[in-house]
Amino acid sequence: MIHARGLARTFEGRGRGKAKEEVKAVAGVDIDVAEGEIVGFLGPNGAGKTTTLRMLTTLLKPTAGSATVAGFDVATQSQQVRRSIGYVSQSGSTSPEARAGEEVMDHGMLYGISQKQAESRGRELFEQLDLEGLWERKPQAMSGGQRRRLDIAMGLVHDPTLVFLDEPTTGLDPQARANLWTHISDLRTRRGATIFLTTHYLDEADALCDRILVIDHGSIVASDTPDALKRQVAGDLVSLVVADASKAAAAAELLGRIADTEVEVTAAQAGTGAQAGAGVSARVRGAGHEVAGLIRGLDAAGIDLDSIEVRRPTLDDVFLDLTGRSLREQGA
Ligand SMILES: Nc1ncnc2c1ncn2[C@@H]1O[C@H](COP(=O)(O)OP(=O)(O)OP(=O)(O)O)[C@@H](O)[C@H]1O
Repeated sequence: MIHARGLARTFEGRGRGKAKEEVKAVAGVDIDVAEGEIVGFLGPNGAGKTTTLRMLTTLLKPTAGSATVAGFDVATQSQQVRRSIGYVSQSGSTSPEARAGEEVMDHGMLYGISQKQAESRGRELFEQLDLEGLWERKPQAMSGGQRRRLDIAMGLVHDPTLVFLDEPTTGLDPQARANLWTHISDLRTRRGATIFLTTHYLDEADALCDRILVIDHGSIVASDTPDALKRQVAGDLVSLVVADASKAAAAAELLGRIADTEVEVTAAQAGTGAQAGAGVSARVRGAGHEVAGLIRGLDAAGIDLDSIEVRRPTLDDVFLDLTGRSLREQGA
């Protein structure tokens, strides 16, 4: 459905004269998305996600490379590409004054479908997206979640086989997000749609996507299923809280024997007793097998624990590994 080769976009810098350095927003990416896939596109702020999306949806011309989308060339067949895709931008495209149903119909007619078709498709989408009863409502009188679903109805009214969603659930509360996830995966199950979405939420990518592409500094640094990406991270995180901080070094030594990464000791975690505790953590492959022996060793050495936690790698760990940045740290 999407095939990009060496797709690149350079912008002129904003400085003057020699200071006008070029910004390589997208540095030549290869992307392949198969029919019926839900693919998540992740990356830190400024990594090149929106620029890539805009090139694939023909809103921006590539400076190098090529891409076909739904079988059409983005550079020479932009009209055909546009007719084949749905694009739901970050900001949404509804005008606050118009009535929801009219907006959706207008949008469909803009794409060349008849008024009758637009109305029946629109009403069908309202039903599927839980917007029943809101046909006459103005978007300004809708909740954030309803407005976002209206954006999606607009993006789908002409029955595209490929849908691009730019941060579909940003700003929604957890319940509205989970609800929208159901609708997005329904698009695939019910309509066989292919979905390419950007997101800042790793739980969203995890829950929704068959595959995740990670972009950093304009280049794709990973492309795999969420589970395979998590398996690449070196082991489960084992975190101990040692009751007596003076025994942290001894605990670190014991943990170090089974660890696959450096052991980190964090000072002054509040202990439960009179003494201040200390955090001791490291990644351990197959921690499930290893921790029993570790606990016995700690016990034999007279090291009391306030707690022990074993956590499987999350996509946030993957992201940190790949980009050196945590998506959560960016306040997204
Ligand atoms: N019109 C432009 N002129 C100059 N530089 C630009 C322009 N558009 C984007 N850039 C730069 O290109 C880089 C990639 O931007 P892009 O918007 O694609 O990132 P992003 O991954 O979508 O970021 P975010 O997560 O913040 O939306 C950034 O360094 C950005 O400043």
